Amino acid sequence: MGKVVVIDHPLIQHKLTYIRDENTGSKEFRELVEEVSMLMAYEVTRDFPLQETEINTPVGPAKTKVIAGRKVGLVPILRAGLGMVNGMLKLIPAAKVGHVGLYRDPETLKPVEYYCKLPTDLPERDLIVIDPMLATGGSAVAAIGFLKERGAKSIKLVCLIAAPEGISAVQSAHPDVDIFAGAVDSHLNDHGYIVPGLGDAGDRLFGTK
Ligand SMILES: O=P(O)(O)OC[C@H]1O[C@H](OP(=O)(O)OP(=O)(O)O)[C@H](O)[C@@H]1O
Ligand SMILES: O=c1cc[nH]c(=O)[nH]1
Ligand SMILES: [Mg+2]
Repeated sequence: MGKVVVIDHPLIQHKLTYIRDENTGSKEFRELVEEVSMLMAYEVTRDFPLQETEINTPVGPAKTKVIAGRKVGLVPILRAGLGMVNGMLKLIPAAKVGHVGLYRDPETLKPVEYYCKLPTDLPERDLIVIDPMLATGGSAVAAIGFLKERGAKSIKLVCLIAAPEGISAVQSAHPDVDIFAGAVDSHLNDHGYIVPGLGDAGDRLFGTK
């Protein structure tokens, strides 16, 4: 079973408060999502292996370490996942970015696919699927399924806020996938929104309704 890591760093918890606040407008919301995503990238990459290297500092030779040739792919689930891309790229600038377009049908709550463009060397990459919200889990389960159909072998899922229902859905469909979240909230309401959550992440990022 994949692990669930709640990243409870004070900076993330502090910023999540303002992300959740209904009085936070789109500009500040976008900035905060980017900042939290950057902080989450730090934790998500914690298991990247290092290799020794030798360089010269101005004082003399030094045996030191670099990340061992990892190829990373970020895969935002459109639209809301786009809000997390730049923050993650700040810490993992060489990552390639694939896009999976999904929206959740408001009646059935099932994900509907409308776009998919992924790096061709998917099987060689450590993939990080990003989406601020893990609600029923339908979108994440489908996006991870697309990646696996195309040969992906190493996948992590990163979200700002997860519901217990979404975590269970991902764990049962994709037990090899670790989930990183800033918070795990109480439950879903009758419309499939996370309670207390933050509302509709895509609408808040892009100022739509
Ligand atoms: O876990 P689920 O129940 O599938 O819900 C989560 C999905 O819902 C939201 O996207 P939405 O459908 O609102 O599309 P958007 O990003 O274009 O707003 C969110 O960004 C996730 O992708
Ligand atoms: O709470 C939720 C659930 C799904 N999608 C969102 O943007 N927010
Ligand atoms: Mg939305």
